[in-house]
Amino acid sequence: MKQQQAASGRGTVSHSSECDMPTAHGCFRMHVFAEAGSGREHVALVMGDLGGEPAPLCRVHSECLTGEVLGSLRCDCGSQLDDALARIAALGRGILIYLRQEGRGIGLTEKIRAYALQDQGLDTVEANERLGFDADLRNYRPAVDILAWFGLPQVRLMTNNPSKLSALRAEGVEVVNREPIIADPTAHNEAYLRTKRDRMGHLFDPLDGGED
Ligand SMILES: Nc1nc2c(ncn2[C@@H]2O[C@H](COP(=O)(O)OP(=O)(O)OP(=O)(O)O)[C@@H](O)[C@H]2O)c(=O)[nH]1
Ligand SMILES: [Zn+2]
Repeated sequence: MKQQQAASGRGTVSHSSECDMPTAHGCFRMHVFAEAGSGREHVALVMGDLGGEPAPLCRVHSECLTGEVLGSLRCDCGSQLDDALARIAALGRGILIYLRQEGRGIGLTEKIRAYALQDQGLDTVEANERLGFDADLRNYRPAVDILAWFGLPQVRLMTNNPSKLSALRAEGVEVVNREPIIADPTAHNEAYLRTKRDRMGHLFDPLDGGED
Protein backbone atom coordinates (compact mmCIF):
# COMPACT_ATOMS: atom_id res chain seq x y z
CA MET A 1 0.00 0.00 0.00
CA LYS A 2 2.82 2.31 0.94
CA GLN A 3 4.36 1.89 -2.47
CA GLN A 4 1.26 2.72 -4.45
CA GLN A 5 1.44 6.05 -6.16
CA ALA A 6 -0.42 8.89 -4.54
CA ALA A 7 -2.78 11.07 -6.57
CA SER A 8 0.13 13.41 -7.24
CA GLY A 9 2.40 10.57 -8.40
CA ARG A 10 4.24 10.56 -11.67
CA GLY A 11 5.83 7.40 -13.07
CA THR A 12 8.19 5.91 -10.50
CA VAL A 13 7.75 8.63 -7.87
CA SER A 14 5.01 10.08 -5.73
CA HIS A 15 5.14 13.50 -4.14
CA SER A 16 5.01 13.03 -0.39
CA SER A 17 5.68 16.37 1.34
CA GLU A 18 6.98 19.91 0.92
CA CYS A 19 8.00 22.96 2.93
CA ASP A 20 10.00 26.18 2.73
CA MET A 21 13.71 25.52 3.27
CA PRO A 22 15.92 28.46 4.16
CA THR A 23 19.56 27.71 3.32
CA ALA A 24 22.88 29.54 3.22
CA HIS A 25 22.03 30.27 -0.42
CA GLY A 26 18.53 31.60 0.21
CA CYS A 27 15.08 30.14 0.61
CA PHE A 28 14.10 27.14 -1.51
CA ARG A 29 10.90 25.13 -1.61
CA MET A 30 11.80 21.57 -0.63
CA HIS A 31 9.78 18.67 -2.06
CA VAL A 32 10.17 15.01 -1.09
CA PHE A 33 9.32 12.23 -3.55
CA ALA A 34 9.08 8.55 -2.63
CA GLU A 35 10.30 6.10 -5.24
CA ALA A 36 8.06 3.10 -5.78
CA GLY A 37 9.73 -0.21 -5.06
CA SER A 38 12.92 1.02 -3.41
CA GLY A 39 11.18 3.44 -1.01
CA ARG A 40 14.08 5.85 -1.54
CA GLU A 41 13.19 9.43 -0.64
CA HIS A 42 14.47 11.81 -3.31
CA VAL A 43 14.47 15.58 -2.96
CA ALA A 44 13.82 18.58 -5.18
CA LEU A 45 14.89 22.05 -4.07
CA VAL A 46 13.15 24.70 -6.14
CA MET A 47 13.64 28.44 -6.33
CA GLY A 48 11.49 30.87 -8.27
CA ASP A 49 8.94 30.26 -11.02
CA LEU A 50 10.15 27.41 -13.21
CA GLY A 51 7.68 27.99 -16.04
CA GLY A 52 8.28 29.99 -19.20
CA GLU A 53 11.49 30.97 -20.96
CA PRO A 54 14.36 30.34 -20.71
CA ALA A 55 14.39 26.73 -19.55
CA PRO A 56 15.36 26.64 -15.85
CA LEU A 57 18.83 25.85 -14.56
CA CYS A 58 18.86 22.30 -13.22
CA ARG A 59 21.24 20.08 -11.27
CA VAL A 60 20.63 16.33 -10.96
CA HIS A 61 22.90 15.44 -8.04
CA SER A 62 23.65 11.99 -6.61
CA GLU A 63 24.02 11.45 -2.88
CA CYS A 64 27.54 11.44 -1.42
CA LEU A 65 27.43 11.34 2.36
CA THR A 66 31.21 11.49 2.69
CA GLY A 67 31.69 14.51 0.46
CA GLU A 68 28.57 16.47 1.38
CA VAL A 69 28.07 15.79 5.09
CA LEU A 70 31.52 14.82 6.33
CA GLY A 71 33.55 17.19 4.17
CA SER A 72 35.60 14.43 2.54
CA LEU A 73 38.14 15.73 0.06
CA ARG A 74 38.28 12.45 -1.88
CA CYS A 75 35.71 13.74 -4.36
CA ASP A 76 34.16 16.96 -5.65
CA CYS A 77 30.53 16.31 -4.62
CA GLY A 78 30.34 18.77 -1.72
CA SER A 79 31.65 21.70 -3.70
CA GLN A 80 29.51 20.81 -6.73
CA LEU A 81 26.39 20.75 -4.56
CA ASP A 82 27.28 24.09 -3.06
CA ASP A 83 28.10 25.58 -6.45
CA ALA A 84 24.84 24.35 -7.98
CA LEU A 85 22.73 25.88 -5.22
CA ALA A 86 24.70 29.13 -5.41
CA ARG A 87 24.18 29.38 -9.18
CA ILE A 88 20.45 28.72 -8.89
CA ALA A 89 20.22 31.29 -6.10
CA ALA A 90 22.17 33.87 -8.14
CA LEU A 91 19.52 33.59 -10.86
CA GLY A 92 16.70 33.34 -8.34
CA ARG A 93 15.32 30.43 -10.37
CA GLY A 94 16.07 26.76 -10.84
CA ILE A 95 15.79 23.24 -9.50
CA LEU A 96 18.18 20.84 -7.81
CA ILE A 97 17.14 17.20 -7.74
CA TYR A 98 18.97 15.18 -5.08
CA LEU A 99 18.87 11.47 -5.84
CA ARG A 100 19.50 9.01 -3.02
CA GLN A 101 21.83 6.78 -4.95
CA GLU A 102 24.97 6.83 -2.82
CA GLY A 103 28.21 5.63 -4.35
CA ARG A 104 26.96 5.75 -7.95
CA GLY A 105 24.23 3.35 -6.87
CA ILE A 106 26.26 0.76 -4.91
CA GLY A 107 25.45 2.19 -1.46
CA LEU A 108 27.64 3.46 1.35
CA THR A 109 29.08 0.16 2.55
CA GLU A 110 30.32 -0.80 -0.90
CA LYS A 111 31.56 2.72 -1.65
CA ILE A 112 33.74 2.62 1.45
CA ARG A 113 35.01 -0.82 0.38
CA ALA A 114 35.81 0.77 -2.98
CA TYR A 115 37.69 3.58 -1.24
CA ALA A 116 39.72 1.01 0.69
CA LEU A 117 40.66 -0.62 -2.61
CA GLN A 118 41.57 2.81 -4.01
CA ASP A 119 43.89 3.22 -1.01
CA GLN A 120 45.66 0.12 -2.34
CA GLY A 121 46.14 1.71 -5.76
CA LEU A 122 43.02 0.90 -7.77
CA ASP A 123 41.17 3.73 -9.46
CA THR A 124 37.45 4.39 -8.94
CA VAL A 125 36.39 2.26 -11.93
CA GLU A 126 38.72 -0.66 -11.11
CA ALA A 127 37.58 -0.66 -7.49
CA ASN A 128 33.91 -0.98 -8.47
CA GLU A 129 34.78 -3.77 -10.89
CA ARG A 130 36.86 -5.63 -8.27
CA LEU A 131 33.77 -5.58 -6.04
CA GLY A 132 31.66 -7.06 -8.84
CA PHE A 133 29.84 -3.89 -9.93
CA ASP A 134 29.75 -1.91 -13.12
CA ALA A 135 31.49 1.46 -12.89
CA ASP A 136 28.17 3.29 -12.59
CA LEU A 137 24.84 1.75 -11.53
CA ARG A 138 22.79 4.90 -11.32
CA ASN A 139 19.22 5.22 -12.50
CA TYR A 140 17.99 8.65 -13.55
CA ARG A 141 14.34 7.65 -14.05
CA PRO A 142 13.24 9.20 -10.74
CA ALA A 143 14.77 12.53 -11.83
CA VAL A 144 12.91 12.33 -15.13
CA ASP A 145 9.65 11.68 -13.31
CA ILE A 146 10.30 14.50 -10.84
CA LEU A 147 10.86 16.92 -13.74
CA ALA A 148 7.62 15.66 -15.29
CA TRP A 149 5.79 16.20 -11.99
CA PHE A 150 6.85 19.86 -12.16
CA GLY A 151 5.77 19.99 -15.82
CA LEU A 152 9.31 20.72 -17.02
CA PRO A 153 10.08 19.31 -20.46
CA GLN A 154 13.23 21.43 -20.90
CA VAL A 155 16.17 22.23 -18.63
CA ARG A 156 19.65 23.71 -18.71
CA LEU A 157 21.67 21.01 -16.99
CA MET A 158 24.73 21.57 -14.82
CA THR A 159 26.96 18.53 -15.35
CA ASN A 160 30.25 17.30 -16.79
CA ASN A 161 28.98 13.73 -17.13
CA PRO A 162 28.05 12.67 -20.68
CA SER A 163 26.34 9.49 -19.44
CA LYS A 164 24.00 11.50 -17.24
CA LEU A 165 23.27 13.79 -20.16
CA SER A 166 22.48 10.95 -22.53
CA ALA A 167 20.47 9.01 -19.93
CA LEU A 168 18.23 12.01 -19.29
CA ARG A 169 17.86 12.73 -22.99
CA ALA A 170 17.06 9.08 -23.73
CA GLU A 171 14.26 9.25 -21.15
CA GLY A 172 12.74 12.28 -22.88
CA VAL A 173 14.19 15.28 -21.03
CA GLU A 174 15.12 18.03 -23.43
CA VAL A 175 18.47 19.36 -22.23
CA VAL A 176 18.68 22.62 -24.15
CA ASN A 177 22.11 23.43 -22.77
CA ARG A 178 24.85 21.70 -20.75
CA GLU A 179 26.56 23.94 -18.24
CA PRO A 180 29.89 22.74 -16.76
CA ILE A 181 30.14 22.39 -12.99
CA ILE A 182 33.79 22.37 -12.07
CA ALA A 183 35.33 22.03 -8.62
CA ASP A 184 38.89 23.13 -8.04
CA PRO A 185 41.20 20.10 -8.01
CA THR A 186 42.93 19.37 -4.70
CA ALA A 187 45.80 17.06 -3.79
CA HIS A 188 43.21 14.56 -2.54
CA ASN A 189 40.81 14.49 -5.49
CA GLU A 190 43.02 15.14 -8.49
CA ALA A 191 43.53 11.46 -9.38
CA TYR A 192 39.80 10.86 -8.92
CA LEU A 193 38.92 13.74 -11.25
CA ARG A 194 41.47 12.55 -13.77
CA THR A 195 39.93 9.06 -13.76
CA LYS A 196 36.47 10.53 -14.30
CA ARG A 197 37.79 12.42 -17.29
CA ASP A 198 39.97 9.69 -18.77
CA ARG A 199 37.93 6.55 -18.01
CA MET A 200 34.36 7.85 -17.69
CA GLY A 201 34.49 10.57 -20.35
CA HIS A 202 33.68 13.49 -18.06
CA LEU A 203 33.93 16.81 -19.83
CA PHE A 204 36.45 18.63 -17.68
CA ASP A 205 38.41 21.62 -18.77
CA PRO A 206 40.60 22.66 -15.89
CA LEU A 207 42.63 19.59 -14.92
CA ASP A 208 45.44 20.42 -17.31
CA GLY A 209 44.91 24.11 -17.39
CA GLY A 210 41.86 24.19 -19.63
CA GLU A 211 43.27 23.11 -22.95
CA ASP A 212 41.07 20.04 -23.60
N1 LIG B 1 31.38 3.74 -6.31
C1 LIG B 1 31.95 4.92 -6.09
N2 LIG B 1 31.16 6.00 -6.02
C2 LIG B 1 31.74 7.18 -5.83
C3 LIG B 1 33.13 7.34 -5.70
N3 LIG B 1 33.40 8.63 -5.51
C4 LIG B 1 32.21 9.28 -5.54
N4 LIG B 1 31.20 8.41 -5.73
C5 LIG B 1 29.78 8.68 -5.89
O1 LIG B 1 29.63 9.27 -7.15
C6 LIG B 1 28.44 10.03 -7.19
C7 LIG B 1 28.73 11.36 -7.88
O2 LIG B 1 29.07 11.05 -9.18
P1 LIG B 1 30.29 11.66 -9.96
O3 LIG B 1 30.73 10.63 -10.94
O4 LIG B 1 31.30 12.22 -8.99
O5 LIG B 1 29.72 12.90 -10.71
P2 LIG B 1 28.40 12.99 -11.59
O6 LIG B 1 27.29 13.46 -10.71
O7 LIG B 1 28.16 11.73 -12.34
O8 LIG B 1 28.81 14.04 -12.67
P3 LIG B 1 28.62 15.60 -12.63
O9 LIG B 1 27.19 15.87 -12.97
O10 LIG B 1 29.54 16.13 -13.65
O11 LIG B 1 28.99 16.02 -11.24
C8 LIG B 1 27.94 10.14 -5.77
O12 LIG B 1 26.85 9.22 -5.61
C9 LIG B 1 29.15 9.65 -4.95
O13 LIG B 1 28.76 9.01 -3.74
C10 LIG B 1 33.95 6.17 -5.77
O14 LIG B 1 35.16 6.21 -5.71
N5 LIG B 1 33.30 4.99 -5.97
ZN1 LIG C 1 31.49 12.45 -3.49
